[in-house]
Formats: sequence, C-alpha cells, structure tokens
Amino acid sequence: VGSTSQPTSHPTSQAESAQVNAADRARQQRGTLLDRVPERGVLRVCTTGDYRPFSHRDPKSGAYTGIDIKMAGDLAKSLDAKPKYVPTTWATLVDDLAAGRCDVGMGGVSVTLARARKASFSEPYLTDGKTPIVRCEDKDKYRTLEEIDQPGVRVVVNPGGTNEQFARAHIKQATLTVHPDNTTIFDEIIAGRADVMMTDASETRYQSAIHPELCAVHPDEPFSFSEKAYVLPRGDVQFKEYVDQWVHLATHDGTYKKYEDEWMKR
Ligand SMILES: O=C(O)C(=O)C[C@]1(C(=O)O)C=C[C@@H](O)C=C1
Repeated sequence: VGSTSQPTSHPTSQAESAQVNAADRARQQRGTLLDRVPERGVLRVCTTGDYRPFSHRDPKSGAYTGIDIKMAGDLAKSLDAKPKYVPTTWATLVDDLAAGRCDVGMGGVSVTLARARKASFSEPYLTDGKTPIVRCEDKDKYRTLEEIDQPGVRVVVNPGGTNEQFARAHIKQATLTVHPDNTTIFDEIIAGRADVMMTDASETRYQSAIHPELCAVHPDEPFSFSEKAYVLPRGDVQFKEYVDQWVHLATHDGTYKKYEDEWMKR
C-alpha cells in the first residue's frame, strides 16, 4: 500500500501520428460535434461492454447497462440525440475514437498520458486506483505488492488496459496470466485457478458485493492513483467545453451519485 504506479511512456509511431493528425483535420473540416450531434440526432459512444458497474453488454439481448451507460443516455439527451453504442476493446478504444468511429468513449476509462497523446479527456468524474481482489480466506495474505509478487502466487489480468499495464510493471516473481474475457475473470479466482486480480477499487467493491466468496483488499487505500473520465476527440474545443460543463453538473447535482448508488445496491 502506498506505492504508486509510474506512467509508462508509449511512444506514438510516426504512422500512428499521421493517422491521428489526418483524422483531426477531417474532423475540423466537418465542424464541431456540439453542432453535429444534435443535427444528426445520434451520439456515437465507444464502449467495451465488459466492465461492470460502468458498461455492461448483455450477451443475449445485446442491451447495454451501467453507470456510464446511464450517463451516456443523459449526455445524448442533453444534445437532443439518442445514444448509439459502438463496440470496442480496451486495446482499441482510443484509436477507434481518434479514427472518428465514435464521438465519445465511455465506460470506466482511466486517464493515461499515453491515451492523452491521441485523444482528449473530459473533466474526471471519479478517483480510483488498483487494489487486489482475492478469495475472502486470503484477504490477509495479499495486502502489499510484495506479498502478491511471490513465486507460486497466481495473478490474473484482463488484456489491453491499465490493469495489464499495472500488473506488467509490478509482477516479476509471481505467475501472471492474461485472461481474455473480463466478464468471466472473477470466476477464475472463485474456482481457485488464480489467486489475485489487481483492478480498480470501484470494480473490487462491486464484484465483492455480488460474489460473497470474493473480498476487496483495502479498496480505500489503493496501490495507485487514477481518474476516470470520458474520452473526446482531439481539438474539438467547443465539444470538450460542453462535455466538461455537463460532467461538472452531473457530478455535483447528485446525478452521478444516484446512478452509482443504484448499481452498488445490486
Ligand atoms: O484501461 C482502463 O482505462 C481501465 O481502467 C479499464 C480496465 C483495465 O484497466 O483493464 C479496468 C478494469 C476492468 O476490469 C477492465 C478494464
């Protein structure tokens, strides 16, 4: 507890920069999303759908639910539009946004400097950080990174996001396994195929509430500091100013808190 993760540098390749710059120019020529979204009547939202309580896609119906899905609905409505969810992954979310496949990225996204090179972020709406989630009988065994990073300890991680970045930076002795599906990863710990996952404190609170076998380890004192925000296209200043004002209001007038409480009661 107390050690912080250092931001890793992810140099953007020249080809990637050229692509992002071309997308920036094309977007600027089309004008601000603050006008285009109401004209279109549609707000295109990139979301992974694999991260409760923020963004969950029902595998049968395809319907999206979650705190950030509620927020997306409100943001769209405030712009006289309907939300349209564009499926993405943690590894591709920011590139999808930068390439213009959606207008905003939502669903428990952490602000990172690597992402901020390719996209803008709204004002943050939540403070979070990585913390362990384990079988309850192990909750006094894995309190520090030192206790977790021991030979024989099996750490599991989902791919493509800040969890993987954090695990790769801190796990040297323990066995690190990448589990491809974030919707079933907690079953790996319950079934005893893995011992520890380190993920956002908000997720450990939610998953330990719905799985009595699982305990969040010191979620109020996570190993790292991060902030959740919405991802926006680079250079669309009018749209960013609008979304910032909207986030500010929603996080101060009780709207965000209401959605969070609804989800945490499940
Ligand atoms: O990459 C991010 O921004 C996230 O915070 C998402 C992330 C991750 O770090 O992989 C966090 C928790 C969920 O389990 C899934 C994805």
